[in-house]
Amino acid sequence: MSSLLLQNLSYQYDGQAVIKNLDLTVEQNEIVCLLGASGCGKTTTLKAIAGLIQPQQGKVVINGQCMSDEAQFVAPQHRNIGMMFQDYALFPHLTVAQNIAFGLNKLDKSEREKRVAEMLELVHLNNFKSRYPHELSGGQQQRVAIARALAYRPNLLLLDEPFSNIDAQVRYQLINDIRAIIKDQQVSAIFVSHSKDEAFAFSDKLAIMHEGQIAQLGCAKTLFQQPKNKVVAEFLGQGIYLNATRYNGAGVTTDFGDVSSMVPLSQSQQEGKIYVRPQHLELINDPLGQVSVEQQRFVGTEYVYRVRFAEQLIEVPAPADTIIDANLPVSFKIKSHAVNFFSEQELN
Ligand SMILES: Nc1ncnc2c1ncn2[C@@H]1O[C@H](COP(=O)(O)OP(=O)(O)OP(=O)(O)O)[C@@H](O)[C@H]1O
Repeated sequence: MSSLLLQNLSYQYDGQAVIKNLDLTVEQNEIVCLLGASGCGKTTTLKAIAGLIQPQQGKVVINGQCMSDEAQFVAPQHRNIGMMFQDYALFPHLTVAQNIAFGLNKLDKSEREKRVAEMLELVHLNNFKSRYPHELSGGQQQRVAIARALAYRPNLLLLDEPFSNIDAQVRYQLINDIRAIIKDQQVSAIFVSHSKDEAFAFSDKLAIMHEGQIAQLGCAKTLFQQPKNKVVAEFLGQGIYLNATRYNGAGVTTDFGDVSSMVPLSQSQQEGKIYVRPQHLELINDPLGQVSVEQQRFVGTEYVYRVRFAEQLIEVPAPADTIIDANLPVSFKIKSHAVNFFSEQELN
């Protein structure tokens, strides 16, 4: 049984479609990140799961139990969901221990105290249990928020941009810690983020969202190596499109030579374009080259060249000992990699 199933979900604000026939499955104990550009519908999807809004169409099923469809709607407080938001929403007048105990009023006193002690232990805040939120750092407040969200053993945890208020220096340590806490508690989680780096570090799978739909769900490596469409490929990072003809299942011919692919090409059309990322390009001096250097900068360990080819701009790294004359034409050498090959139809 999956932990969460969203089926054909649609939601409109004042007649404006924001979620459009969205499907998503989250398996047990999985952390999935909803990742996408601002306004693509991530928070609205989270609200539909939580029951804070009622979708006009489709189904929300949590742990096999239907929470919302045409016939029924289970109120948020009866969905057994833990939530954590970017401002943590801690109660300022309650201590750390009281904040964690807040959702445990169904337990008797001794059980409640036992669970609070377990959670304090889990988030390493035993020595802070009598402090108030304003006496804690951002990271400590976040640990309280996660402890409170997990204390009543939710079926599902929803996290909306939980790391956006945390200093960059400690962010990745916290991401690691919170991930370990969630894994320890064996709870499934959906996490909303703008940041690819955060998503890679925190989640098991990424759901790339675009215009109210899931463009692709998968682990980071699969999305990079086999993006289903140009939206996913481009969202994951800059690249350049080059004309290509496939020569068999495993490679393409381009104006810059043949490229063998480390994964089977995703579709069977003969002609198309490949999307090549900077790290798979090498710049070489070539008097007949069609690539021009627009800018060159040294960034400490390497150079970065801003180059133009066929009206497309891309920044290509090159080792510090590279000797490229920025006034002369250059060409690309394409390294063997997992080639993203798209037919013309897919690109239009
Ligand atoms: N209460 C509302 N009333 C009307 N429109 C809304 C409301 N809330 C959100 N929207 C619109 O719905 C769309 C999706 O919003 P949503 O907050 O889900 O996006 P998001 O992907 O979470 O964006 P961000 O990354 O910027 O937080 C946006 O165009 C937004 O302007």
